[in-house]
Amino acid sequence: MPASRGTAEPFHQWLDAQTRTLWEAIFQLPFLQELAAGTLARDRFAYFLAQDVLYLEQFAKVLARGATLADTPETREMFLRHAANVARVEERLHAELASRLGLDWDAVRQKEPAPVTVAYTDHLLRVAHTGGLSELVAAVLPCYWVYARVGERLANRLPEDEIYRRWILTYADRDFHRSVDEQLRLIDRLATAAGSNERERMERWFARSLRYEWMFWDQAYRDLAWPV
Ligand SMILES: Cc1ncc(CO)c(N)n1
Repeated sequence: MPASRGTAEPFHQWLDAQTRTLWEAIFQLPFLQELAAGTLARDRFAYFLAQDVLYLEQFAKVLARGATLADTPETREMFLRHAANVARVEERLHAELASRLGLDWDAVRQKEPAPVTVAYTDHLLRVAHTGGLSELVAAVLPCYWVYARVGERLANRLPEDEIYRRWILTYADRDFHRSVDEQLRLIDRLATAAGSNERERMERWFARSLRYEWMFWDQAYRDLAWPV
């Protein structure tokens, strides 16, 4: 995939166009199809929820690193706010859903991270600690964008199931979508100033995170465990 693009097109639109097949694969995931229909087995959702708690701990640290690398006061404030929202919105959602599922919260938090959880969070942490701000933003963008698009789609026809409904509505929420728009504007601004090598790395980390988003739901659906 060449990292060239039309002059007028915002970078995020170009990224989107380069990764259509990955997006389509995500929307077709059995995990999401069954979640939307309300038929997803509880143990598959519980697996996802427990792994997502571990994921969010690392994700918040990556956003805090974004604040450290920020090039303007507005960008620093945005990352600090987003990192705080992970605790305020998502970790609270997970605690509530875990309790509704009858899961022991302390046991959930002490679970060992599964293979894809490790791979995905290690990827994010590596980019956050070896790359510049533009690379960090490219790596975290799928975390925002995938959940926003999934939330939007699934909110069109909500399942009866209260737990799945609550999860979907969190990601269909206006506040969450405003955060996504902030990241989209930021990546467009940073890409404008980036050279072609930097833009190539941005595209690579973006596509890699998208693949990991697919794999994260897939590992829950397949109940993936460490083989040895
Ligand atoms: C794996 C994953 N990606 C993105 C989000 C949204 O922040 C989430 N909760 N979990």
